[in-house]
Amino acid sequence: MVNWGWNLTSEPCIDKWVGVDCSQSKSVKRIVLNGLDFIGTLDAASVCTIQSLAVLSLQNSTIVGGIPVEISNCKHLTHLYLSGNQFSGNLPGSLPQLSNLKRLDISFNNFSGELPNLPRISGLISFLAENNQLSGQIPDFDFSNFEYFDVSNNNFSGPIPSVNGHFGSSSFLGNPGLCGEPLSNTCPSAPPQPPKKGSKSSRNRFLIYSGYTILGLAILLFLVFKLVNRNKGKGETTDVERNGVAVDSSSNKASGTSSDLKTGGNRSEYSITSAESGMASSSLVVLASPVVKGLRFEDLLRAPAELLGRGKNGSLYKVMLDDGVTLAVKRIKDWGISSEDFRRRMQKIDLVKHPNVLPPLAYYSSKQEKLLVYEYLQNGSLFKLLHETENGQLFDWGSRLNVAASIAEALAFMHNELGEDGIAHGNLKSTNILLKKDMDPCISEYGLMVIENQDRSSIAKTDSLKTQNPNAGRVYSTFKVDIYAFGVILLELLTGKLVQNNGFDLAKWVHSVVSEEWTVEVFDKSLISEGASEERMVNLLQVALKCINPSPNERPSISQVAIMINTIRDEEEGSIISEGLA
Ligand SMILES: Nc1ncnc2c1ncn2[C@@H]1O[C@H](COP(=O)(O)OP(=O)(O)OP(=O)(O)O)[C@@H](O)[C@H]1O
Repeated sequence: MVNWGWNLTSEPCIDKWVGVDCSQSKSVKRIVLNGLDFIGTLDAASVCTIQSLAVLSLQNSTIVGGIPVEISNCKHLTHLYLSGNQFSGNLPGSLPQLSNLKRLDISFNNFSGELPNLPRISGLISFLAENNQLSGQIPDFDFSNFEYFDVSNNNFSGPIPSVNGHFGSSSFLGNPGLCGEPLSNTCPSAPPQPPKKGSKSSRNRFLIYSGYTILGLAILLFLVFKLVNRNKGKGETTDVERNGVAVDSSSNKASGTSSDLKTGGNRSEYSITSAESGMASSSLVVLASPVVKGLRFEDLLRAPAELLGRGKNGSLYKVMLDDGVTLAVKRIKDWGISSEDFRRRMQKIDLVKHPNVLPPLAYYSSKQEKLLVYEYLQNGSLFKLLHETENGQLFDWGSRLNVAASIAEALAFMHNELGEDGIAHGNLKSTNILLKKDMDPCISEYGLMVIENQDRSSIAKTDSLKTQNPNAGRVYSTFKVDIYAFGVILLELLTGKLVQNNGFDLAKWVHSVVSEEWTVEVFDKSLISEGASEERMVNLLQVALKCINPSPNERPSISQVAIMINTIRDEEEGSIISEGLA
């Protein structure tokens, strides 16, 4: 008889429990127990006390019951394989909280009910759910991200979300209520629904319209109040104006904590100069976005604002709107770009969408200043994750590699789409990599930097001298500046060290250590103790060194960088799977 070793008085890694794989630091990485005729239920509450678990594979047994909600405690899970059992019931609503999940296989079970919001897991590349009794509509997956997708032989109904040729009909067959591409039956067009008299929805609509009317009246009153105040107060200084002047960034003197700088009582600093024209409300261009539908300049002026930072590029405010939406508003003063060029630039950027790039929601331009409105992302930045929280310790190698790959891909997409227009990011750094709800990285402030700082512009100038067309030269260089900056982010991920002086200090230090052949000394200690693959860390370091080549022309394109990083990531995944299944 096999001795499983699964004895609660022993240590799974030290005492080598069967089916358990551990990292060098003796934390459990994989549990693989396939085809073992287990009978019983999945006790996720216990299993997921293992915080480091990346792979859980329990295929082809007789496990019954549901997937418990506690599965979301397995925060580092990348692979969940449960096919060929007798699982039943709904998938837990907590499943999408597994933000690191890449592969989910629940095929050949008896799961029923609707799918939870799985598209929220942005890194999911394989979803196999064939041969269950799942029902409802298929959520709006981005199929371009998927390697495998199969929901055949279930009870799904309604239109299939746009597949764009990524999967054929075999992934969807056997669901009698499904319609549309890639199946051959077209979806019937829905007849318009007449509004029901006295129904809940018309009551709601009434409330919404009354809300709008009250809001409209409030704005009108506010404007009248402003006009009256302006006329009355010529030659007089109001409290708000005094506050504004006191922290006016043109003096560049104000500094301190964000709460020190809360401005004008409930009003924001930028309102002081931005409201200089009575045309203000018509100058705010709101781009198509459900987040700030109908946003008005007045809304921004009225809302409480908190200064988050004052970078070389301008100031950033957190602005809380009445309806609970929180925005990040970047105020750039004296940007040497005409309003027309700025508008054109913003429109071009607005046309290019990538899930890992934060789109501008609205913008405003006057001669003296430009405002850019973004969604406020609560989870902070890559900088904070790496350097300002305890989480830097928990930010494991797999997650860092994913962040690197996602940013490289997003940047490659933006460079490709905006290459002809010469719009690069221009100010890429870890404070400009924000984390979405699912901790997926998101590049912010794309295209906001036209004038580089001294060090970087010297690179740009050297480059432009080499080409016939100085404009083309400058444009080209800004893209190469992005590559350098991306290389510095890779170094930050690998070393866990702070970046100063635009990364030149970190680059110098890394070069000095590597040239002494002490390469391992370079890496973040938490990566070493986690047992991250030294070979793959060195491979990523080599990509970083290519990116920070002092000669811009020698640096690879970001598409080449993305391919190199994806190869490393594939190797990492391959090793997790093969070690796990060995
Ligand atoms: N949309 C956003 N949501 C949440 N936090 C944000 C957002 N945009 C920026 N931040 C954070 O606010 C802080 C201040 O941002 P700011 O852009 O002023 O800083 P910076 O990136 O260092 O400067 P600059 O971009 O001007 O060089 C940073 O920590 C940044 O990560």
